[in-house]
Amino acid sequence: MTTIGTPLSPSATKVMLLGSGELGKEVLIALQRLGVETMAVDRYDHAPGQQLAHHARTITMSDPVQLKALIEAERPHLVVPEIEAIATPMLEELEAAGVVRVIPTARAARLTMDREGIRRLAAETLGLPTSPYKFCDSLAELQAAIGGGVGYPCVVKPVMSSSGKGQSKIDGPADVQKAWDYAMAGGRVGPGRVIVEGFIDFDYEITQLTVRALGAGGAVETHFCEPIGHVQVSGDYVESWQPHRMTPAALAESRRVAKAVTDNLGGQGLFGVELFVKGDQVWFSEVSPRPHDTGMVTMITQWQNEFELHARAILGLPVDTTLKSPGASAVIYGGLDAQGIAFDGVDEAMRVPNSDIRLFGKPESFVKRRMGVALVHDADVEVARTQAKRAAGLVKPRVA
Ligand SMILES: Nc1ncnc2c1ncn2[C@@H]1O[C@H](COP(=O)(O)OP(=O)(O)OP(=O)(O)O)[C@@H](O)[C@H]1O
Ligand SMILES: NCC(=O)N[C@@H]1O[C@H](COP(=O)([O-])[O-])[C@@H](O)[C@H]1O
Ligand SMILES: [Mg+2]
Repeated sequence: MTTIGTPLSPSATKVMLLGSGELGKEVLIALQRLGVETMAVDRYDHAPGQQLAHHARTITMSDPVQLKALIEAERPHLVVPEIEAIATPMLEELEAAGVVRVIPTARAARLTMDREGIRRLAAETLGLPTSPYKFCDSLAELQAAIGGGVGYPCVVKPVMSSSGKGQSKIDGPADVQKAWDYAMAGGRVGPGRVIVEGFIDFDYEITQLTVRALGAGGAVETHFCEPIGHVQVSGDYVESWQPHRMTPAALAESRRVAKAVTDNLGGQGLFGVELFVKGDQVWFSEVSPRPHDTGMVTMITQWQNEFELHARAILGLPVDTTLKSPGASAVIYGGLDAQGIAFDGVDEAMRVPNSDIRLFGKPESFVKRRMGVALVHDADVEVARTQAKRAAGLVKPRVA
């Protein structure tokens, strides 16, 4: 049985988000609608989720000492990681000591914190199909890995990074040094380790949102959303749509892979399983044990969007992954480096039929920082894609 208390009272159900960007902001909104007391934690002040949570804290989440001190002082019922770069071994310690429950589990947060834990689990433990790969600690090791079997073309990524930061494709020997230097500059924290992966010449890629939620009998059940297609530029998502048409065999294989990975990670919550597809062949790429950026499209396509599904699943509530309408999302970038920018044309963007606009409220803009998203629903996914890109383009960021 799930019981929810009253926020800001002794009975409160308290949830702490570690990371409070655009994805965490929507999880916080979903939790607040259910009467949960929320705390938003991030590395900088006025992060999107901090602007609306009951409480806001700014710490270095990759520092185990700071993380432990905060969790012990606040004693939330649930800790919900929203980014990778967290001191996850400390979360495992606190979970093992019975101090807190981590979503979906502290082990899942640790395994997905860098590319090595999850890749070795998927490929070596679970035997799932992935690109060929090697982990390297130096330029010499990278050259040896490519020469020793990974081959060209290949992709180099810092083991700890997201949204394509530090990632580049290598087409031949002339690109290797540049890719290594770029990865060293782009990693979020930690040592200079990279993964080099053989390049998969896929037909398309999808995110298979997968929810582990309690059923009526109290056992965890797995629910799948319709597949989300997306386009990435330099490793970062620029548009997504749902549903993405797939052959029955490719869809079945995608869900087999998604279930194998999420069963192993365990716990309750929503996962974004990233898959490459060519014909009926499917490769596992990576998984977020939390809502996924490409899944922002579900804010306009599902009765319960991915953030509501996550909130419900972690609280032990029932979920419904039914599609409401096909639709699409397109990213609104900052386009400039400045603090406190303004967005012109939001009205024009919203005049695009069946559209909606979300501005995340990030205090500082960078040229390639994601500042908002345009959403469009339409019975025809291709129309939705075109219109979402049009709506995103009508929003004009400028210095205020
Ligand atoms: N081995 C590969 N072969 C072909 N394309 C790849 C490969 N690895 C990555 N990509 C492309 O780069 C994109 C980003 O890669 P990946 O998901 O590993 O990076 P990321 O930094 O974790 O991104 P995010 O945090 O947004 O998920 C993929 O969605 C895909 O388009
Ligand atoms: N692919 C991962 C992803 O989309 N994560 C989302 O981006 C935020 C960081 O944005 P920032 O880099 O602009 O601060 C994170 O907090 C999360 O919401
Ligand atoms: Mg990815």
